[in-house]
Amino acid sequence: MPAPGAVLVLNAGSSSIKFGLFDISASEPALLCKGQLDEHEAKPRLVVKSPKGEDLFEQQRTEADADGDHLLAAVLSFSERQFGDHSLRAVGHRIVHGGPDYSAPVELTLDVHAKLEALTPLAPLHQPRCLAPVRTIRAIRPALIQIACFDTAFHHGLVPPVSRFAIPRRYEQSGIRRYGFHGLSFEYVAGRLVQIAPERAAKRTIIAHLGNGASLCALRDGRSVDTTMGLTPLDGLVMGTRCGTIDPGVLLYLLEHETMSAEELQRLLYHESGLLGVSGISADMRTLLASSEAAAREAVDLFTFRAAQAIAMMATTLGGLDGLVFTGGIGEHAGEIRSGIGERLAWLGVRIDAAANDAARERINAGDSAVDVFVIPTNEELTIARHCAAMLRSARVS
Ligand SMILES: Nc1ncnc2c1ncn2[C@@H]1O[C@H](COP(=O)(O)OP(=O)(O)O)[C@@H](O)[C@H]1O
Ligand SMILES: CC(=O)OP(=O)(O)O
Ligand SMILES: [Mg+2]
Repeated sequence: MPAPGAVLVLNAGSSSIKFGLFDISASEPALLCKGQLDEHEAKPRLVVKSPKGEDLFEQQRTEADADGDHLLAAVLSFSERQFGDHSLRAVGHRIVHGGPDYSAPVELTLDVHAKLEALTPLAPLHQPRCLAPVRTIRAIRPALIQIACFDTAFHHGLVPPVSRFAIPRRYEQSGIRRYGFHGLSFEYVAGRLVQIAPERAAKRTIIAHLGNGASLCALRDGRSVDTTMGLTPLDGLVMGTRCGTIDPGVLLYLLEHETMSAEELQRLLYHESGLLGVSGISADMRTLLASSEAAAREAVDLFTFRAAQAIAMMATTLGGLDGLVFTGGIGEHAGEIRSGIGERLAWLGVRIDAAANDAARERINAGDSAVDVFVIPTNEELTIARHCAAMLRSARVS
């Protein structure tokens, strides 16, 4: 039975909070409006748009609203005012870390909330940003059901050796293992790939989610068998402000010889490294691609090199490569990055068609490519809406 009404979806990423309001009365959720709470602009503001991108509503954050709570309340009351005939059934949240316990969406009870809060050290950049709106909404709409959908859940089936670190085994028993992230994006893209190229569904595919955070997922039979992020969303590729894979000896050196505190080191690795740290100019790929500075070119080159290197590593897990998919802000929009990665993977048989790539078509491989290459815009919000609708339908909520 379809569940009538709507769900509000909040997607708190490292550089923005995106949201979407979905009508869930049909079997596939339909977007009613979407928007962004932009905190990194000089004047933080809330922008709400129609599914076609027309402006519906805008509100600046005031001085008094340091934590953005009023903007969140404004999203709720706008949703209720504008779409009052779709009663709000639940709020679905992207929660970055689900730890070892959560392999599927779960209702955000106080007990679950406390368990997720305890995972903050494993995703210090994200977990507090994901959980803050849960608390705010509980305070202003205590009866509203809230549901957590996890970035880690799609990778829950990872097994050794992929999930294992080469440290003494007792640490693995206490949960120190590779989890992987961006799972809601990978789940959406894997689903789209089945629709676009059903013959590809069972093949060896790598999805490159290249956004402000970036990671790869190796897919076999539509399931994650490897990914570049680990215990935390710090591992793997070069990111906007995160370093990705690094010799752990560097960290020991900084702690001991530069007498850095753990807190300073965390700041360095999460906020001051990656594209920003290497370029000294910006964490934003658009700015770097437009810059003529040598340091900007070098940061872009490191990003491309490391992405290609990691794709080859994922291909080893898969025992070859049949499909490569680009998604995320950079993967969807930066043709220069896609072609740069493709050139470095020519030895694997990757050939990208320049015209298709410039136009960001759905399929961008050349006719003689041994690997099918796709650009598939991600939709984490829709994945969350689907999970919420399924939970409400099956009455897996109180
Ligand atoms: N047209 C574009 N060309 C190049 N890079 C782009 C373009 N549009 C967005 N990006 C880049 O995408 C990144 C943000 O990705 P996104 O997936 O939106 O981030 P988040 O991880 O916050 O969800 C930024 O580095 C931004 O510069
Ligand atoms: C997990 C992660 O890195 O997320 P984002 O890309 O939103 O920063
Ligand atoms: Mg993101």
